[in-house]
Amino acid sequence: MSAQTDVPTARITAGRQATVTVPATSANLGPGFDCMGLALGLQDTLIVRTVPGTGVRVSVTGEGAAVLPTDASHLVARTILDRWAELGVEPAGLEIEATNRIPHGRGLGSSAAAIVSALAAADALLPAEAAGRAGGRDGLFEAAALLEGHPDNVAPAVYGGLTLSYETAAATLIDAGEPHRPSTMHTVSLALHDDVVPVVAIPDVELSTKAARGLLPESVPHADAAANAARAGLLVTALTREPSLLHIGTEDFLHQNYRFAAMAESATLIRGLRAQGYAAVVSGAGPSVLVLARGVDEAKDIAAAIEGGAEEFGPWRVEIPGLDASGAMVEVH
Ligand SMILES: Nc1ncnc2c1ncn2[C@@H]1O[C@H](COP(=O)(O)OP(=O)(O)OP(=O)(O)O)[C@@H](O)[C@H]1O
Ligand SMILES: N[C@@H](CCO)C(=O)O
Repeated sequence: MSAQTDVPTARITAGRQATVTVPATSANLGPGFDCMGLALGLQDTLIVRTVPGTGVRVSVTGEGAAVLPTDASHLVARTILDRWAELGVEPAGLEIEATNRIPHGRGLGSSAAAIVSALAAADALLPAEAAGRAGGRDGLFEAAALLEGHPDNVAPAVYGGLTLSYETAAATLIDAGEPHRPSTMHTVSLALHDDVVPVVAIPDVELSTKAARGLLPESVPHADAAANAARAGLLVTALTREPSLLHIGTEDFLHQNYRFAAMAESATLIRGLRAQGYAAVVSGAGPSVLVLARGVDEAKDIAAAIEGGAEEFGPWRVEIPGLDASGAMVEVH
């Protein structure tokens, strides 16, 4: 008990384990900058064990194993400890095993997956008396979106499937004398048309989201904003009801052209595929390329066109990863 307030101190119990899987995600989908996202069938797995004391040990297998830290400065460890501190819970020591399949810095939502998996584990390991403070799946989404800075990757990482997210202005409501911060991050799930099949082309080079965002202008011409609004509306129709509109509905006026200077090979591949009638876009902040195929046969044709066009397009790792409909999955032992 705290002597001053008589509020029981909530503590993380040692000897528990959470296993979390979180999917890769492709954000933007062309004109849906910072709002549209799709969960892909490629997942990271995280095992978090609580141990006595306050030490932190991280082991990483797969993507990033050679470069990521193995102490409390690891993004997953930091996020878990910050989450417990924010929720007013005393931490236990941590043993973290990360199995990373999502390539880093390629526009496939690796940082969103790391943040979501960390928060999902942190929330799942809360003691019963503090569990209500986390806000369930929606609380996890909002916390992750605020950490990531934009909601388009974390929404499909949390909820799975196709998502359309938006942010509302922060405001402070006074509710019965208690300051109350209303949610500012929101998302709606959309039913993806069965014929839409994602194809992903992944290059061997990284580009950080921070660097790619640094290439964007402060403002865009009004005509570009208007054109983008029309394409974003078409994109929702194309993805949910009318895949024949995918090519025109994936035209973007807000970010890709500004970023192509930092990803010339992606620009060449996207232009080449679009000229063949395929709905190719920059995946997230790049440099991977996402192509939204109409059916499995077209997806295979696209994969063959990229692999067979190595002389024109350069070498790409091509995947048809399928979709992830579940989002973040957690098991606690
Ligand atoms: N599983 C992970 N564990 C620890 N750190 C990670 C993990 N995944 C990503 N990171 C950190 O995030 C960085 C990549 O994040 P960044 O936002 O630049 O790209 P991305 O998330 O892969 O792409 P995008 O946001 O465009 O989809 C990595 O270089 C690494 O520092
Ligand atoms: N909407 C984000 C996705 C990458 O995190 C961007 O394009 O910068």
